[in-house]
Formats: sequence, C-alpha cells, structure tokens
Amino acid sequence: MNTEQLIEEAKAARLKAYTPYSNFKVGAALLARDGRVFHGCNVENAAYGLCNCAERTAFFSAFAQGCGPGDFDKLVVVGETDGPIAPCGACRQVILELGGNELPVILTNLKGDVFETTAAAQLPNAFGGQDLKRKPAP
Ligand SMILES: O=c1ccn([C@H]2C[C@H](O)[C@@H](CO)O2)c(=O)[nH]1
Ligand SMILES: [Zn+2]
Repeated sequence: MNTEQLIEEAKAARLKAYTPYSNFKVGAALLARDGRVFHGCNVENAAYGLCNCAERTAFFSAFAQGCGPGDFDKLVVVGETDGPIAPCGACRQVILELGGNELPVILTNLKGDVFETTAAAQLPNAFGGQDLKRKPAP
C-alpha cells in the first residue's frame, strides 16, 4: 500500500469520527508491517476529558488485534485543518512509544497539504520507559 492509498484510508476513517461537541473530525490510518491497515477516528464524550483522538484510536485498535510495539510501517493523519493537521501532545507520546522512533508520520488535510515527519521528530526530548530507570540512588 502506497502513501496515496493510505491517505485515502485515513479519509475513510475520518468519516467514522464521533464529534458531537467539537464537530472537528480527524482520521488516521496505520499500516502494519504485515499489510493490515488499522483505522482510527476521534471519539468524543460529554465528559470532554474522555475524548480519544484518531491517532490513539488507531494504535489501540491495532494492539487489540494483535500488533505490538514497532510493528508498523507508516501512520497517516488527516484533519479538516487549513494546513496539515498537528497531533496533540498525548498522541505524540503514544505514537512514539508504540510506533517507534523512526515511524514515518504523514500529516495532511482535506486540501492535500502534506507534511512528512517521524515519530521522534514530533516529540523532542521525550519522556520514555528509559526515564523510569533514571532515579538517583537513595
Ligand atoms: O490530531 C488530532 C487533533 C485533534 N483531534 C480531536 C480531539 C477532539 O475530538 C477534536 C478537537 O480537539 O479533535 C484528533 O483526533 N487528532
Ligand atoms: Zn491527540
């Protein structure tokens, strides 16, 4: 599956978004190394803090269907933004740990603007599992 096809998958995922509060629909398509494509969309809730973004929905769906960390080739995210969508900080954290440093991340919009980056580039100086072992000796 090429990037253009994965962008179409992300647009299809976006149509499944549940956004009665923001009316801001986002779609994600996550390509696994084995060729499977996992859709993600944002799913909102009247308790606003429980809203889940498209990016995290895609990763959590992939894990629920047997994928593990680093099992992915590419992530596409599409929003209805003026320029390419910018993932929130929570998603950048999850994309980095579950997708791995080098995961290509394609950010786009409905007009066809595209920004190609990587998981690590989207979250400099990230907190990670390694930091949990960096406590000073008591
Ligand atoms: O990259 C993004 C940015 C925002 N949202 C969602 C969260 C919320 O449902 C709505 C408005 O922030 O858009 C995503 O799903 N992905
Ligand atoms: Zn997010």
